[in-house]
Amino acid sequence: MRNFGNQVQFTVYQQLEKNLVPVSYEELEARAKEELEAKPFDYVAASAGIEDTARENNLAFRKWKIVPRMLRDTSDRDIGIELFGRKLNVPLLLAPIGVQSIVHPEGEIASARAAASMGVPFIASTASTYSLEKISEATEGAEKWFQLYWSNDHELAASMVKRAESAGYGAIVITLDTPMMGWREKDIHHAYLPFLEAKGIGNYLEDPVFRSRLERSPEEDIRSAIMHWAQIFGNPSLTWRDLEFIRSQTNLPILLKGVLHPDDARLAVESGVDGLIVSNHGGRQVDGSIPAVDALPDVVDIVQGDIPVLMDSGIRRGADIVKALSLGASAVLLGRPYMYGLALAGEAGVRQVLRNLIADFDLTMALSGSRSVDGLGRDLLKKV
Ligand SMILES: Cc1cc2nc3c(=O)[nH]c(=O)nc-3n(C[C@H](O)[C@H](O)[C@H](O)COP(=O)(O)O)c2cc1C
Ligand SMILES: O=C(O)C(=O)c1ccccc1
Repeated sequence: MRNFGNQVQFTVYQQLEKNLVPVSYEELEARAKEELEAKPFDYVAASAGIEDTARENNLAFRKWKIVPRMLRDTSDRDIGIELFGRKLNVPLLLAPIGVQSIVHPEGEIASARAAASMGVPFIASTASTYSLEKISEATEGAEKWFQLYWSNDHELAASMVKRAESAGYGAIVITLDTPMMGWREKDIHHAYLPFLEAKGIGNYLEDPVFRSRLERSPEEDIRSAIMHWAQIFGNPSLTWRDLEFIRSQTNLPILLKGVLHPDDARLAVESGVDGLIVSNHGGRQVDGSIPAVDALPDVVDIVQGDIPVLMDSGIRRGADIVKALSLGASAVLLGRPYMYGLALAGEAGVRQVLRNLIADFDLTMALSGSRSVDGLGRDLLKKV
């Protein structure tokens, strides 16, 4: 897209008058903390254990330094990419985040609409408060992917994938790092789990297989439905061999999210999946695990371009995207920042977060001497 950034930057300055959400990530988080009740805020903001990995995710980005190039004519830029045969305006997607109605009543509908309006694919979570069909209807024609939490009820997992395929989702993201919730001290302290409320499991409640397992419908007996959900949510017994089952259910591209170890990256390629997402779930699972951006280069080296490698966990500013792409990521996923935009101003808030980030990315890329994402490589970085 020609001069996308200049246009975006211009609009950003216009938007500032409205000042819907703070520009800086730190202020965005602080404002969300003021607006939200402690329990939902902590659910979003907090991570596992002493939150070392969450902190390191951000610090690790700062250890990689950009060494900008000069005199390279960056007047005419293109920040678009191609992924699975489709063009994206920006190398950016919205990360799958469950239970979004805990921060805003319009939840995933608002986020997905904001993403669609910016040409950014939305990744709907299995644990969405709105059903995947409702999210799809609200954003007809827009590119979106579905993230699968692979239940220990295989028929339910298959049903989710089939529903996603018929509702027009373009890829399946299987999240591997959360067969159980990590040790999240703030949630335990508050005794708060958002999916112990009806809205928390909205997407499950509309699934025919899920419903067929219940003695009484959720409308009659929501507590039993939630109890059932708690029994079927995760599946820690899965192994690499089980992937064949999902492969047999769909022709959509399949990506694995939560891969950090290079040996797992090799297994993933051998298993025939179509893409990887290097992620530590924003530090919410294994506290002490490697920052995602530090795991990225080794995974990229093992994969050797056979399949695209995406990443998330710690993307806050344009420079983070420049660094991730320079290290070989094809695209990145945005997580918490858009949840804070949603909390503060719904759809318009998410849009402004996106617009700011995209403008920042475009400018940083250009000022580093690159006209397109193809121009970003490891030669642009130095680790200190
Ligand atoms: C509140 C919250 C809920 C999440 N829910 C899901 C989910 O349902 N499925 C999933 O694959 N990842 C989920 N994630 C992880 C994100 O997809 C992503 O990996 C993470 O937010 C990246 O870290 P960052 O937001 O700190 O950049 C969730 C993250 C947060 C903060
Ligand atoms: O909180 C999370 O990180 C997450 O992945 C999740 C899992 C199940 C339901 C809602 C969110």
